[in-house]
Amino acid sequence: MEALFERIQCVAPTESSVYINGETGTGKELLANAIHQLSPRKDGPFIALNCANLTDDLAESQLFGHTKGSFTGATKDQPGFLSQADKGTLFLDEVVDLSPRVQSKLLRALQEQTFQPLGSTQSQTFDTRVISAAATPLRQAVAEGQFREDLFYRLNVIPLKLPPLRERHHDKPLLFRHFLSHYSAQQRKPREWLLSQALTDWINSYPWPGNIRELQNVCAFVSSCIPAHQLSIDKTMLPEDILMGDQRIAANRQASIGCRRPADITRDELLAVLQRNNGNKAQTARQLGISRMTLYRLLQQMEIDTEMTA
Ligand SMILES: Nc1ncnc2c1ncn2[C@@H]1O[C@H](COP(=O)(O)OP(=O)(O)OP(=O)(O)O)[C@@H](O)[C@H]1O
Repeated sequence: MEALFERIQCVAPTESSVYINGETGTGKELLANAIHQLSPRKDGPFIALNCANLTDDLAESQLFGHTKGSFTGATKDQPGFLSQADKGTLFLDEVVDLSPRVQSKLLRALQEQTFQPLGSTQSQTFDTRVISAAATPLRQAVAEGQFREDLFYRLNVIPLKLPPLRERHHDKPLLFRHFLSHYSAQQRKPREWLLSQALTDWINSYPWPGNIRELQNVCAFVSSCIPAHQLSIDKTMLPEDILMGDQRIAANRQASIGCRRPADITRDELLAVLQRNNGNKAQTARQLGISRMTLYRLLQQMEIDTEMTA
């Protein structure tokens, strides 16, 4: 992440288009805003438009604006985001979802620095930096025929990649503490917590499919559940659906262990599990995911004296 922060220091002052690729909740909009704040345009507006699930008419109207009477319900002239973000930055989230028709209009607008609002014959100029983003790498969207190649070259001048939270090992505990402290302060609760080892391990190993947004929600939940004077937090305070998901993962892990072939079990492993269970064969077999009969056979083959391991 440090390399990324260094990169945006260099990228921000330029006028180049930036494309941010990252899963949902990784902080694409936050990063786009940071680039805007570090740019000479910082005193201008930062406007975000989510391009997912927009009909063509709505996308065009949002981008380029419309005049009164240009379609049913257009009761007044409405400027589009391209001109509302004049002297500032327009952030187009999920840009790959724009239809070919809207992509071609956007391309023309960016090439000519002018556009016509819906229902108007008058061209408008604009001075807006475009930062766009999506969960798909833009080059891949082009290869799959979903995105125009010429627009790709306009938008992808500086490509940035935001890694998913599960790969940001250093950030996970820091962000957890940051959000916990943030929400606790809001509720006038203590801001420094002792996190149990089980909770810390869970924070580090959970895959965080919703990325930072999910982590933020978990912290909001946990902080709302902690009694005002409690100073330590354990895994049991996590939301129930997450704990149940965790149990499912554990059950799957157990099931996959259950599928192990006895031939994969080494003598050292068997000895370690046996010792951990004080020689208890039923428990050892269960933990190794094999039947008791198989355990007896392995003990015999490996010439292990169970009396010695008890
Ligand atoms: N580094 C960070 N530090 C603190 N908060 C962060 C950080 N990155 C993201 N967030 C927070 O996580 C949430 C999700 O961020 P953001 O909306 O920027 O993600 P996104 O990738 O644009 O999501 P989506 O693709 O779903 O729109 C926001 O509440 C944001 O403030």
